[in-house]
Amino acid sequence: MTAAEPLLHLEGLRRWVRLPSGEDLHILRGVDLEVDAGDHVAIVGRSGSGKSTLLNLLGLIDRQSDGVLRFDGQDVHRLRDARRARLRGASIGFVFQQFNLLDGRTALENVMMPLLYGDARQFWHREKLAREMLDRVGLGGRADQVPARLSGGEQQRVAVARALVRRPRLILADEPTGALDVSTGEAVMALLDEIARDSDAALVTITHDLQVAALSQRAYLLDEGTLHDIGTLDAAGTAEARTALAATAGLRAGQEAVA
Ligand SMILES: Nc1ncnc2c1ncn2[C@@H]1O[C@H](COP(=O)(O)OP(=O)(O)OP(=O)(O)O)[C@@H](O)[C@H]1O
Repeated sequence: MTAAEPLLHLEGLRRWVRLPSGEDLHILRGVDLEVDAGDHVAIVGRSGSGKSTLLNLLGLIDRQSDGVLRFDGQDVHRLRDARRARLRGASIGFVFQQFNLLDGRTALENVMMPLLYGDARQFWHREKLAREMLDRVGLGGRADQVPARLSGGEQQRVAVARALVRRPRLILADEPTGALDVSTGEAVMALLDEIARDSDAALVTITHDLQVAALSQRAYLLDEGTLHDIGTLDAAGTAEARTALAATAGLRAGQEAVA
């Protein structure tokens, strides 16, 4: 990466799908975005606005129909599937709403899983690295528990440890607090934000909850297939603005704003 190149560079990114009727559904209609290492960006949008579609492009899971997506200066569209998969495994960590932990495995085994595909150092030291990461999320003492024995907040912290154990440069969090109560969700977000900052990773949070988005440095509204910069939502006194935005954009204002 050159000094001037952000970690993520999206320019005129478009994604459409062919419907059975033969028509094209234009989901993303020209998305521009730059995210630097250490940034925390939130993307909000109503249901069906294209958030998952965008996340799948950022996570190198799908390919854009048109436009540019550079990761670390590299035009990822040009990479073959196997190279994209390697880049994804080494450089991107995912956190999902439903945690997606393996039920029959302990917290430790879940966190060790990505290290099986890591480099030689990660592979050989996988247990030590996974234990360190579980300590980091405050679950060092619960390493041998299976997910069913952990609370929702603890399961999400295991998922955060699993997402971060390979030290990704980009963390993609898709409704990370969606299955948690407000205070547990806030604690998980604070942890995610702190660990991302410590390791200089970029964090992109996709959410329909403006209170979660308020924890980011910059928020964007995905609407009509394009991104609109809505700045920072964290300043005191934004509760009213959040409520108004929530009403117009079909979003959740968050407890504090609607109170
Ligand atoms: N492969 C596909 N074929 C047909 N339609 C699709 C496809 N992928 C997405 N869509 C449609 O595109 C729109 C955007 O979908 P997407 O899942 O990205 O929205 P979203 O903002 O993530 O929604 P939600 O918040 O409800 O998860 C939706 O109307 C969806 O039905």
